[in-house]
Amino acid sequence: MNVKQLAAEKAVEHIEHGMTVGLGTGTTAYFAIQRIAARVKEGLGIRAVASSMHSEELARQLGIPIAPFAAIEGIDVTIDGADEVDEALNLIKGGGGALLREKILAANSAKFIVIVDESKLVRKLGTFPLPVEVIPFAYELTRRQVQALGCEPTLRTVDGKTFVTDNGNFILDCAFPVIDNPADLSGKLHLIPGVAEHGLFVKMTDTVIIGSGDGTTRYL
Ligand SMILES: O=C[C@H](O)[C@H](O)[C@H](O)COP(=O)(O)O
Repeated sequence: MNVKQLAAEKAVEHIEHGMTVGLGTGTTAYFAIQRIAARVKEGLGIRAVASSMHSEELARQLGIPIAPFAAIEGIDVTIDGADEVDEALNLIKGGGGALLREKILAANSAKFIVIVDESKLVRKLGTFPLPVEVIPFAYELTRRQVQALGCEPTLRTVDGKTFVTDNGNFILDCAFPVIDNPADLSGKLHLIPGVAEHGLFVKMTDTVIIGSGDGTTRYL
């Protein structure tokens, strides 16, 4: 079995009848959504909210009940992937551009489970360029302010066109040498007008489930 699928299916074991479930985004979260759908078909009664239009569409197609956000008071468990996980379980997320909605779900979840393969584990964050979501207005100026924090920000494009998030914003992929203090950088980024959100998830993770090539999973 694919290592991402291994981690995803182990995580779905944490979902119980009656729960409100947050659906992540990305190639690892995809396997979790597939497994949740299979359990729903077997009779598991849950409702879900999604961290991207893509995941919501997938969930609907697979028959997972989607709740409007206005109808929920909180989320019992959210299962999502990550681009990097450090030793303190801080994350870089947003490789797929879904970081803002993902962070809202994570922040409102009683339990936030991160599913990865071994390649995502790092001692310190920063090898993966940090995605920073910025509003399009005057984004060149916002880019300069982000750059002044010590990185090289690149406007994300796909097929030669500027990538636009589900929220209508742009993404700056920010190459930092290494991120020694994620909490400090998180605070500094939040102070820049024009930054909608960034992909550092500091002290938000409850559990990391890692799928390994030998067919086993382990927890951090
Ligand atoms: O915006 C995308 C999300 O943060 C993803 O969860 C993250 O990029 C990991 O994706 P994948 O599981 O495809 O490596």
